[in-house]
Amino acid sequence: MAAESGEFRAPESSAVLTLPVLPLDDEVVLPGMVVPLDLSEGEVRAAVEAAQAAAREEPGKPRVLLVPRIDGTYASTGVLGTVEQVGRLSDGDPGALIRGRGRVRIGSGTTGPGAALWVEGLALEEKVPEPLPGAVTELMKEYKALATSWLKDRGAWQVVDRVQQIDEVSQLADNSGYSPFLSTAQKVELLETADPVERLKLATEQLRAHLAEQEVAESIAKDVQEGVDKQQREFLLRRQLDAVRKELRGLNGEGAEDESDDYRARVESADLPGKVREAALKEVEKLERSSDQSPEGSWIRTWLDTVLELPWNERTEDAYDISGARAVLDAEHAGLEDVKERITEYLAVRKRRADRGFGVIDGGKGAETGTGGRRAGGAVLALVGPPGVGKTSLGESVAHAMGRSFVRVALGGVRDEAEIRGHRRTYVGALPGRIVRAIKEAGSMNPVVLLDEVDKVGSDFRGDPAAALLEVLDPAQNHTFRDHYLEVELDLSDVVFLATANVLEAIPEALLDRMELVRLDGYTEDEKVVIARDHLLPRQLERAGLEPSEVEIEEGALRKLAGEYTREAGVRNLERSLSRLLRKIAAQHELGERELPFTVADADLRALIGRPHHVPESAQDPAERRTSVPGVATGLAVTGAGGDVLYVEASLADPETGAAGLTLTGQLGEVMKESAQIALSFLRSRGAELELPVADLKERGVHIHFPAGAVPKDGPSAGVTMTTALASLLGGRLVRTDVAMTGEVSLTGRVLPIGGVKQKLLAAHRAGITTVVIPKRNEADLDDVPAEVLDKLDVHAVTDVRQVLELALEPATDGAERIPVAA
Ligand SMILES: Nc1ncnc2c1ncn2[C@@H]1O[C@H](COP(=O)(O)OP(=O)(O)OP(=O)(O)O)[C@@H](O)[C@H]1O
Repeated sequence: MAAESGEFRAPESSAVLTLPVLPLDDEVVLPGMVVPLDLSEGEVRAAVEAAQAAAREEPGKPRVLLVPRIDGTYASTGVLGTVEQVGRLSDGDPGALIRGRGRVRIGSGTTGPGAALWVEGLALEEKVPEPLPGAVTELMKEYKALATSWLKDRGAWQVVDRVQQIDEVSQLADNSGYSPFLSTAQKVELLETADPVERLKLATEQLRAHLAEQEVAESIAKDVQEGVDKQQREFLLRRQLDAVRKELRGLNGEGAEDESDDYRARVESADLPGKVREAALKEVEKLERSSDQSPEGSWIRTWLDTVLELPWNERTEDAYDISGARAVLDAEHAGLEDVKERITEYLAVRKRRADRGFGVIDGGKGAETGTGGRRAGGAVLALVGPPGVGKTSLGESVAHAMGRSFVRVALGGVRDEAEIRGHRRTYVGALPGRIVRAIKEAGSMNPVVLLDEVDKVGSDFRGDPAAALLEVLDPAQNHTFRDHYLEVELDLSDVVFLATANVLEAIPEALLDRMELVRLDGYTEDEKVVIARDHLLPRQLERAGLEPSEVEIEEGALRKLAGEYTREAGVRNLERSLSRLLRKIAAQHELGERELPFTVADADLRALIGRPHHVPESAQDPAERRTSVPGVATGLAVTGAGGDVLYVEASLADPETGAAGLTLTGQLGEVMKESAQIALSFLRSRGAELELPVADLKERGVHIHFPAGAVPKDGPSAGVTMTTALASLLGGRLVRTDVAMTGEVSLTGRVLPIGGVKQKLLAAHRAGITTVVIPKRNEADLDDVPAEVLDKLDVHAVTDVRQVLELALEPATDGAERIPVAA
């Protein structure tokens, strides 16, 4: 393949040549190549004969122009070829041996002897820089190395030698014309690239690409082969392993099935989604490879157990009979009309959405996956209210009403994200998170899950559980919930989430945004009596092993239990008192001290469970009352336990012994401290109008205290109470015992609206208060207060703190110490 182009090209470079065209169909001859051509081909023969005829006129070998032709189109460049020999080809056909000489740019057509097509062409110069730049030498080396590696693989050692000996750039590049892997188009590209260095670059590129392609193809082929080998080997090894295991079991006298086989069979027969099965089988394989004692084995078994226990394709059928659902709610809870109504609406909306195919409700997979908007029935219902008002048990009723299973997830005190989302499996003692555990416990993929006490999740360095909860509640994300431990996706889109909280303000903002709030503010005494009679008593009788016919409790006794033995918004302590009472009766009966049946009257309570703890302030001996000295006023507040009455005490320090200024105690929050400042400033500026000796405030320190100091308090709603306590102190007038108040006070004495009116009024009523002062702008909230409570309260809606003082302060009693000295 060594070319002899040099001697020929030089004299003719840049010269115009007139030559007969020899078309090459799907074939390319580059300078330096020697090729045999079949003369039985008409066009080939015509060209060779024409060349021979012309050669008779002038010295030298007959010359043709070899031009590649693809799909009938000629390339723009051809190669000058000399006819070296004419004779017979190996198959006996007439043929000619032609040598490619140099590139010729094809020009216009012309005439000549014979039947061939004649053209004029311009012989192209091979311009190689002299001396060769280093980069070109490097390129040549690279080309040679690549060509050698390709040729060696095919055992073409002689060709390797020849290629290594070529020291001319263009010759080396044209050597590629022999490459069987290049397409005709690629070869034409080489032909048409006149610049030798560019051509060599192109040839190197082509060669490199081919080698890379080849490498990939080879590695695929190898992988396929290896895969087959590996499968065979694995099959054999497994057979051997089985044999060894059998042998071992025989030795140990065990007949039990092999454990991993067991897992394999369990996974194979379990009803798992495809991806889960895949993941589980992978783990089974790992288990099979691990030794019985390895800790990894035990992790894998725990994981597999968890996966196998999850109810992947279990779904309960929803009961969508709305009136039936309402009946269930009514049967299980007394009162709570508005709450039940709200829940019924929620269920009805879910049903309608399900009927219209808007949401995944009854197991239909792949319906709505959260493309905007909330799914089925809207947001998560959050039941907010004080302890013991039945939030948890209502959640359970919702599940009964829908015919779904129910699980409660206690979130109180959860600070670690992993509690929700699980620990990674690499973690020692890793467990799935509470959501996964809840689903497992529920035994179906569409239970009602009650997230209890969402207001008590915290966050710290271990991540933010609220963020994980958000993902759980987000319809756009929860169909592919990923637990860190489980690692496979879990579809939570069919789960009905409910939440409970005591304090609205403590629910993390982002979660609150997803929730629709249903408030349970607490019960009136009448409601408590009904709940006790219809729900708590039957349950507690059963627990005490008593028949309903054996013990009856009169309504008066129930009322007393609710009013004097307990003081709470809910009924939890009431239920406890009942249980205590019934236990006592059961014990007495067993000891032969009491005959059954027995009817408990209110007068019996004292003997059975002792004295009541909560006697109303108004029922106390006047001298014992909290408000029996000036400077004490009764306020109303809302705490985590519902509404409550609280007493505000104020005192003035003796100028001789106490420092001036304001002292506040009782674990007050910032807002409450500010509202104490405001109360004081108001009295300083307007006290004189009220005929109060405000000059004293200048020299004497003021101390305001909120008893029950261990409970943190905050909010502006004690403004009126503090102002009243201070005014009572300065004016030496007592505050009426039967009056309680709530409201924010501005610097000018306006009374501004506050929250929690219903809870506060319920609390006032419980505590035996008869007159309540509220801000005028809260009047509308009275609609929420049960009528039986309103009937018993004298409610005054006021706009100015002076009205409060007028209502709440007793007339000054003669002889009373006007300004008591601090205790
Ligand atoms: N309206 C009601 N009718 C019947 N029973 C009720 C009613 N309200 C509460 N109960 C009963 O009172 C008890 C306490 O209720 P539950 O535990 O649901 O309260 P909770 O509001 O969830 O309290 P916490 O905030 O402490 O979790 C339960 O036994 C419940 O059945």
